[in-house]
Amino acid sequence: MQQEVAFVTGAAQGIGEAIARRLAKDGFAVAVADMNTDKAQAVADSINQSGGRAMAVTLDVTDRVQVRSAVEKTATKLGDFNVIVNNAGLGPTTPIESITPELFDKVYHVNVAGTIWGMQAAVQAFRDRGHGGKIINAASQAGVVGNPNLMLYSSTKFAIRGLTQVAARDLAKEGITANAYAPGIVKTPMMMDIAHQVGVNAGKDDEWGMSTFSDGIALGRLSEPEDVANAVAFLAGHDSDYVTGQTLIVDGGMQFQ
Ligand SMILES: NC(=O)C1=CN([C@@H]2O[C@H](COP(=O)(O)OP(=O)(O)OC[C@H]3O[C@@H](n4cnc5c(N)ncnc54)[C@H](O)[C@@H]3O)[C@@H](O)[C@H]2O)C=CC1
Ligand SMILES: CC(=O)C(C)=O
Repeated sequence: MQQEVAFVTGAAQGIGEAIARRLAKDGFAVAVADMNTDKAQAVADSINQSGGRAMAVTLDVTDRVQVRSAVEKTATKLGDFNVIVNNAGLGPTTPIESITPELFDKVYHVNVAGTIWGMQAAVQAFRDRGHGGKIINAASQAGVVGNPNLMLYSSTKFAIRGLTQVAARDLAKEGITANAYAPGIVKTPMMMDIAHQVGVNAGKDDEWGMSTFSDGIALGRLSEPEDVANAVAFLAGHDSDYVTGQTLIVDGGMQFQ
């Protein structure tokens, strides 16, 4: 059987890295796509050394042409194109008074436009190869309930859930599913930055900042990136073939809808 190919953006660290490693373990050939070339290469090398099959691809997800060419390069080198995980995202704290047109453009370009360019390139790659595929987008628990201090970020993640639902309806007839995952509070560089900012704003330290997020977690612990990767593995695999338009919330029980 032909090996399936998964393309993961923001895969040089954090949640994306865990997803790339997990999908490689599950048998996918994986493109580790990120703007940080050195770190992406290190992740791809490490997957290859552990017996998986991976390549690093440099891209800025805000650049539609670069995204398209990264997807094509992946399909050519790895032999097919079956799954895209639009994981790259930015999460700056944005109290309302701090929002400028420049910051708005920056966050919306990465989180929303970057996801749309990824979906667009993937759909073209699926069509060119005459088969369906899976689109998986990074939402957040902050895209289910508005999070304090994260006005720009939270609103982009609400948008991700919306555009995932539209894609699911528009593309179903072509055998393409579209789902999202909504992590809670995950120990990654992004979350450490947010905790640091919250700590600084309150005149406290990073650990205090992080502790403000952990109170409402029913399972009583912060998330590891691998907790999220486990859920994405389900969405990428064939056990989820009849699932589309959904947001899988992986937050340890922070909120129940
Ligand atoms: N860490 C958390 O607690 C949560 C994270 N998420 C979402 O999960 C996703 C991954 O988050 P983390 O791993 O925490 O982030 P992170 O900041 O640790 O890693 C993000 C990766 O994306 C890459 N990246 C950023 N902008 C890019 C661009 N324009 N083009 C290409 N690559 C780019 C970075 O180089 C980095 O390797 C994001 O979409 C985030 O919003 C959602 C909920 C919670
Ligand atoms: C980073 C994030 O998604 C939070 C704090 O909900």
